Amino acid sequence: MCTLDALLGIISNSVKTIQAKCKARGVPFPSIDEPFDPESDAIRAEVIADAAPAIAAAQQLIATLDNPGVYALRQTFGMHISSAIGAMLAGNIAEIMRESDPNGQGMKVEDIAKQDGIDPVRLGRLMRLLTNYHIFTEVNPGAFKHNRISSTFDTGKSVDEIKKSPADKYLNTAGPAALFGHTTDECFKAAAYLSDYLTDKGTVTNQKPNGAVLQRAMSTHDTLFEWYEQAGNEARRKRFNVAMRGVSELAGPMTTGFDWKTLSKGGVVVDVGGGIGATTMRLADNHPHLCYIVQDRPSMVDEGEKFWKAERPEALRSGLVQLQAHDMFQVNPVRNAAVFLLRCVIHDWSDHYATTILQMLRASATPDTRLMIVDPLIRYACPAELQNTDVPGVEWHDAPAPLLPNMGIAGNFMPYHVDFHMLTMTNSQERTCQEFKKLFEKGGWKLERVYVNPGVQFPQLIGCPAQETY
Ligand SMILES: C[S@@+](CC[C@H](N)C(=O)[O-])C[C@H]1O[C@@H](n2cnc3c(N)ncnc32)[C@H](O)[C@@H]1O
Repeated sequence: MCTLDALLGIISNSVKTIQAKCKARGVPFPSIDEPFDPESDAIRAEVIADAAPAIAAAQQLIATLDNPGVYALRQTFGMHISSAIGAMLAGNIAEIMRESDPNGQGMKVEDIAKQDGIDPVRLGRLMRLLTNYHIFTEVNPGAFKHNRISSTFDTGKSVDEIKKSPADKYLNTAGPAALFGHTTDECFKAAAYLSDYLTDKGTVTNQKPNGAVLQRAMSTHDTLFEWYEQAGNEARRKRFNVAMRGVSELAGPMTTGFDWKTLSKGGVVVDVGGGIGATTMRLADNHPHLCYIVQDRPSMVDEGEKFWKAERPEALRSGLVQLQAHDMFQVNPVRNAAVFLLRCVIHDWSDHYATTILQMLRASATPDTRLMIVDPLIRYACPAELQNTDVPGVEWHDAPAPLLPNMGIAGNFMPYHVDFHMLTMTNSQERTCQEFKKLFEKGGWKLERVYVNPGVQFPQLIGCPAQETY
């Protein structure tokens, strides 16, 4: 069968399956023309696996049908999308439109501009670019309305509240908008220097956390986390903390995989580099039989206290959750941990530093302590049979031909992008299963198994203390 027919067949089968499931549930598939709301979007989670082949095939169809040079140019123009989104977030456009155009009639750029301070002609150009990528709809010349995708940039806060305290714009919000802000601001600015960095003899083999692309872009010698604490970066630091919550929203929560119920009552879960404790909050809500300690840098503990006092004051008062300042490059003070959890932490550090972190935890582990690393896992883009390992839980499968074996952008796509985030911001990386196995060993742990959970971008890698060190 010719490639075009095969791709068309995959799309057609996927769409038919999705429509049949919607019909059986008596709900329509969510329209892109309406703003996002969790209720109408609920069906998407049920058909996510059916949608993936269609998304992969549609992308491949575009790449196949498009003039190769035009396709390549479209990719290189991607920075204009990022910068337009960054400006749109800085101007609070999503919130202004939700408040001032509640019925989705369309709002003139002049009226939006009165509230956001961006020149209306430039604003119109910015929004028109985005409409071509299905973000906003232009209903009349120069008048725009929200659609499902544009509304995900909305924090849900009032424009007045944001203007009163711009540095707090993202505080106590669900997180995706903060993640988009973080990505299109400091990450985007740093990424512009990647090619200089990779080809500069001075940095070509640099592995230091304060020697990443970010430092070149921002003219600093501080690591990312030190840089966030610099005067003038308060809003970015606060946004980053909420962005990490947004990662959970978009990457999928930790509700499947490792069975937390198997841990004894009162078992201590130490969330190492836990940020404000967004991951712990979900765990504590679902597994109140455990105790939780969220460890991070001292400044983060202060932020965490505000977060918990606003959202779960009782958890702090009752001692269900403690916040603790601790440097993860020192031996961990908790000697009875049931689990040392590191979510999106090890990927912040190149191998030398990541090994030290694991060794410091190993020094405090009991024989029963488990290490849980929750990080993206890189699958090679080649066929599964060339990369499967003996680690239980890691068994890759290939998408049907002619799709890319890993389904490309429709599969577990986040790891490949987050890998570049890490390279740019912290001089580190995402890892393959083989790379993790070696890292566990160097840190004094044995990689026991991996939970790759459907619909969740970041698997859980479980380790036990390596026997020989007792
Ligand atoms: C990418 S964030 C992940 C936060 C959290 N685990 C989550 O998934 O939401 C990495 C965290 O590591 C913390 N961190 C960086 N250096 C640290 C250190 N030396 N000791 C303890 N925490 C550190 C940062 O402050 C930040 O909160």
